[in-house]
Amino acid sequence: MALEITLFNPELIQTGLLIDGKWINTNRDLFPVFNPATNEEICKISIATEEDLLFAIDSAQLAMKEWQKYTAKERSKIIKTWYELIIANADDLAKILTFEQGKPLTEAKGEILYGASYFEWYAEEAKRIYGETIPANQPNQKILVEYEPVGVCAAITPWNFPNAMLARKVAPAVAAGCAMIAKPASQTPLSANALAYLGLKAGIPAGLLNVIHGHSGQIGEFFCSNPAIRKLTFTGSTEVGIWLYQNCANTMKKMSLELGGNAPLIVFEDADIDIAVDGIIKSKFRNSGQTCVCSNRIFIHNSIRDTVIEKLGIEIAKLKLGNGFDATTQLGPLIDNKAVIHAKSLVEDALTNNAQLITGGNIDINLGELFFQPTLINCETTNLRLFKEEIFAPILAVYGFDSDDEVIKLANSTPYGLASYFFSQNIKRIYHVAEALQYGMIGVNTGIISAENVPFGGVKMSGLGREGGHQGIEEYLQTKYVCMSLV
Ligand SMILES: NC(=O)C1=CN([C@@H]2O[C@H](COP(=O)(O)OP(=O)(O)OC[C@H]3O[C@@H](n4cnc5c(N)ncnc54)[C@H](OP(=O)(O)O)[C@@H]3O)[C@@H](O)[C@H]2O)C=CC1
Ligand SMILES: O=C(O)[C@H](O)CS(=O)(=O)O
Repeated sequence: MALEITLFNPELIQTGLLIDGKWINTNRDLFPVFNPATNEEICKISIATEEDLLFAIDSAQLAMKEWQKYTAKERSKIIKTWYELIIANADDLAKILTFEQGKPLTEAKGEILYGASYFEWYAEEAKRIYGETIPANQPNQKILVEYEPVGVCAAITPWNFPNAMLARKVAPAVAAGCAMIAKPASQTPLSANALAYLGLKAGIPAGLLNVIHGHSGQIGEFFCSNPAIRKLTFTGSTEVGIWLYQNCANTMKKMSLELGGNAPLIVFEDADIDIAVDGIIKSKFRNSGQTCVCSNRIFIHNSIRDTVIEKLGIEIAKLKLGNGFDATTQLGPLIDNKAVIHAKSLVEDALTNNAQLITGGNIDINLGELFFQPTLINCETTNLRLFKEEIFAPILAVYGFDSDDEVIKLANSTPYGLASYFFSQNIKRIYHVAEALQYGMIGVNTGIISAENVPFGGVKMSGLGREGGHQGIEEYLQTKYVCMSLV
């Protein structure tokens, strides 16, 4: 199928594997990539064999040795050039992203700039991997502590942010001195290939970043079992994250796991209601609700519940569902039919448990089979799949509460611990609630908390490790202590 988008730089579209700095277009075992807005096939992508994977490992190991010959400042300059190339190609990268993932072009552009910010941030962090000296207990001894690259890393990334989630792994990895083999989601391989293409143009050594595609189970087993891979970083479902965690134990890999979320969002009676409504809309409907930090469970104090629901209904009615390439679109399609079936089943379960459907609740068939309407549901019980499961759809579920203790208990009552949000103007309450919520990230009076300079990540079943900030580079380093006796 011919690609329907026109790019300033058509070379950004790569449909092969990237191994050892070369694009490998196989003519075997190709898998199709679809445009979720039209369900039309965009192109076919090459699938890696075991030999390709072994070649990628060898290339990554050689590239790491080459990368070690660069000074931190030289590595920093190349990473900064990569950032500049992403910015220069941002419009093309956004078109590719919308084409394969479906999000509105403005959101796709925002993701590209967000992804680029990790290269900008880690270009600087690359020069600040400081060690330390420790006063020795014995005479004539010097104690050094150094931080060295952990080794060849494997990255597995999801379809919901196909550029930013890879950028958030590659940038700290190469800044730390590591090589990486990345496997992007099968639904969105083109964004990963385009990002890697620009890395080569920036001057990274061949093999420092390899991008492979193929059968995720087989690739997962290869990554987990190969001892040459010293670190695995994954963003995706908790279910797959657990499998990877279990299967990396035998080769004792360093792990980063950014998994599922089920974010609570609490509106206390003293909140600024307009700020809260704005925060709810922004945290719920970004990427059509397909983010791991979307607010899933909206708790509104019963004294203001009707007022907030009325305002939410007005704002939701303004949201335009449509093709991501339409400049007026604010919500794109879901990623695939499996996601639509999941969303419909959550709504049906809620309605059979006395929930009130205020708006939406189904697909807009005039637009296409994957266009799920922005939905508002008022729930009378928390014994719902909508409460217990990650929604990953534009469904806004509202619950009432009366006391702080009650709502904090409800907010903490799922196995997840990624993002959480609450709205209050009372500083004593803000301190107390922020302390009581069991989450890796908390937004207070805001629904948008992700940035390159902060430690993004969760607790409990939402994963391990952090991405972004100075913490993010530590995931790609290992500690070495040297005891020197100057005898
Ligand atoms: N925390 C987050 O940011 C995300 C959370 N999710 C959650 O996951 C749910 C399912 O979404 P989905 O895309 O299926 O997420 P998955 O976790 O299934 O997929 C995420 C990535 O993992 C790969 N993968 C899947 N199984 C394996 C395996 N056994 N070994 C190695 N890699 C594997 C996928 O490859 P392939 O595409 O080839 O299957 C993809 O690259 C969503 O509904 C949402 O709840 C999803 C995306 C992001
Ligand atoms: O995986 C996700 O959903 C992203 O981490 C969300 S964000 O970083 O773009 O907020």
